[in-house]
Amino acid sequence: MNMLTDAAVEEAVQNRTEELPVKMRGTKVRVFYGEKQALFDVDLDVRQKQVTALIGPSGCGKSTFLRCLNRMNDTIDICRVEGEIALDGQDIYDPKVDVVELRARVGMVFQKPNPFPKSIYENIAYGPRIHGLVSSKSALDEVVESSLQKAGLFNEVKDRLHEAGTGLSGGQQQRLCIARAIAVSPEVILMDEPCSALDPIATAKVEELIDELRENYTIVIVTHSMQQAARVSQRTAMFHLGNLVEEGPTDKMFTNPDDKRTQDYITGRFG
Ligand SMILES: Nc1ncnc2c1ncn2[C@@H]1O[C@H](COP(=O)(O)OP(=O)(O)OP(=O)(O)O)[C@@H](O)[C@H]1O
Repeated sequence: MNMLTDAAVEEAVQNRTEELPVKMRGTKVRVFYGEKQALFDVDLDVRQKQVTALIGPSGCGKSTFLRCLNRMNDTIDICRVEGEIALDGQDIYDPKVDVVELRARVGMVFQKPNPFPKSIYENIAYGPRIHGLVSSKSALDEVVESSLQKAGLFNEVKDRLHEAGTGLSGGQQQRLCIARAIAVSPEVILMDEPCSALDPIATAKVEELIDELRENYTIVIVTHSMQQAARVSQRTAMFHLGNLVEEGPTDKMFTNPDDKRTQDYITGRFG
């Protein structure tokens, strides 16, 4: 694995002069739902502190691959995952891995905002509390505030932290869910069509937020919107019928892809 010092990573993030190190690596990933195979030998690297977009027509396996990255597929009884997925070089499917801890390191934001039916404060405080990340009420208050700040939501909710999270607008709820993921200090954030339930203004805010978050987090996003992939990602991976068609810098994927299926998909010929 390509190891760089923090300073070198910082420089590469700023200048994009060299390839960033690999944060997660999928090797020959195969996924089955019962008898049906949904992914075929997918090899895909996710680079540190970049946004990787997963695109492709409906049913091609984008969400399935995303869910492999924090073992969310474990929650689906009939689902079986083969191959290897590594986080910082460590196999996350190793039986010794604590899945709860893994999902704190690799957080997830879903298509439909899903705040807990509790206060805004409690939505954020829950994770740090169960993971034992804070030792006092004041430390917890700080985590809640800084997570909401990082999610660009603090100013909008600071006077009603003890009101229900479900009372917020859809876009605010989605930023609350992002704040909830951030609160446990993840390294990677997975987003499964995070804007599909949002209006254009709320979508723009979440996209802006994703762009800011990539300074500190590695992000993988599934999206049906080509415009969104082009706006927020630095790398794009194209899936088709359970196969990874190609992967590369987003600029290249959208202007000069190697594979005709990518060209056809991004120009709206299928999907
Ligand atoms: N829980 C499940 N049980 C059975 N089959 C499933 C399940 N989830 C997904 N599949 C199947 O796996 C394949 C890939 O689905 P997946 O949801 O990963 O695709 P996708 O590219 O994310 O699609 P979409 O863009 O429509 O969300 C599809 O054929 C789908 O029907």
